[in-house]
Amino acid sequence: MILLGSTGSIGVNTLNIARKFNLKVEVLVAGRNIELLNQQIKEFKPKKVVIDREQDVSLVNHNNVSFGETAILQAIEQSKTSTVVNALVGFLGLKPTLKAIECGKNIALANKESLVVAGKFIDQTKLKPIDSEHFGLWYLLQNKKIDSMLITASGGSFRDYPLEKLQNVSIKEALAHPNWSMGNKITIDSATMTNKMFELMEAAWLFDIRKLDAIIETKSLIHAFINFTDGSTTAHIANASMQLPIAYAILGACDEQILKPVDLVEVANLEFKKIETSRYPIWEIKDEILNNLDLGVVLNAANEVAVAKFLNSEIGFLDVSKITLNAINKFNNVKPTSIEEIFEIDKEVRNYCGA
Ligand SMILES: NC(=O)C1=CN([C@@H]2O[C@H](COP(=O)(O)OP(=O)(O)OC[C@H]3O[C@@H](n4cnc5c(N)ncnc54)[C@H](OP(=O)(O)O)[C@@H]3O)[C@@H](O)[C@H]2O)C=CC1
Ligand SMILES: CC(=O)[C@@H](O)[C@H](O)COP(=O)(O)O
Ligand SMILES: [Mn+2]
Repeated sequence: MILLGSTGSIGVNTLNIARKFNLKVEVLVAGRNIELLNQQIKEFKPKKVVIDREQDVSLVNHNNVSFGETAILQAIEQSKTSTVVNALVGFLGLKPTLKAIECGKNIALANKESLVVAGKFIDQTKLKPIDSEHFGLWYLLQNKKIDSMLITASGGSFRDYPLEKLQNVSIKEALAHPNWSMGNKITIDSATMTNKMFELMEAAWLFDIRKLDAIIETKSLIHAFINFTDGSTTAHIANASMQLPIAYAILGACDEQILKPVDLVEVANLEFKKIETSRYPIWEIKDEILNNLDLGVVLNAANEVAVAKFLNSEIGFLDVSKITLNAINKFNNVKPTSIEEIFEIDKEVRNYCGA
């Protein structure tokens, strides 16, 4: 496989699956965590390595190292391997997804931003999502008439925090997710509920359905529900680990045990809550977004700028949602008709948001 984002949370979990199933790793792509990358090179012996910055090349223990976005695209083009795992974070992941499609590769897609911003230009024929909720929905699909789909949210770092203190929370507090160990950007997206908005859009593209919603399930043990027209509901239950979705996205099917099953007696009880706009202002635009998926590129660009500013101590936590809502308000007429326009709109929104 080609693994993009090997040093991140999904990347490391992907290598755990590669180790367990003896899968070949031909290319490793990472950013700036060269220490971890060198450990991965030692164990998985890739033929090629790509990193973010030229200045780090000499620190990498490999004789075939290149750097930068173009090198990532070249590595995909030149490799004979048929599977690309895209675990890059943010808009940066879009071009590699498009390149992998162009090259006819199978794509295990963790980079949900690719679908959020450009779902209508992405050929899904060879694409499998790596996202716990969408894996859950896929797992539950049966030959029965579906009424609606429901995914769960943990509620993020501030689920139980006093509302009046939200503006002054620290970065450290915002990065303390209650249930999942993930990269910084998605952890903030989870705290603002933007991650769930992304996931509704992701589900809309993947399953071609608009009757979609999300609720909070505080333990992240149930990931998805399907409501059937006959009035029955099925739920996907699994412990909170990305290894199961990753294994299925890469292997297609899997009968070996990947996770310990959930012990319901030990769990004892589950708690469900509504997603309130007072705590998660972004939820005000849920219907607008689901009725107009073209807004994904706006939502994503504004959110990436805002999250970066928050993580750089330039703005407060509540300002993240304010910036994204303001951008949606300003750019609510976008109608991209080509992938090139996606890149143009992304740039324009970033400028507007003060990137
Ligand atoms: N973590 C999770 O459980 C889940 C994640 N996702 C999605 O998966 C994607 C990855 O998330 P996650 O693993 O948490 O993110 P992380 O931040 O943990 O990892 C991101 C990876 O991308 C690499 N990277 C960043 N910038 C560059 C660059 N310019 N060039 C090359 N590599 C780069 C990082 O390298 P380095 O660290 O070396 O700088 C790292 O390997 C996101 O789209 C997220 O929304 C979806 C569902 C669950
Ligand atoms: C593990 C995974 O799939 C994440 O996308 C997760 O859903 C994030 O947690 P939240 O439910 O808090 O957004
Ligand atoms: Mn998810």
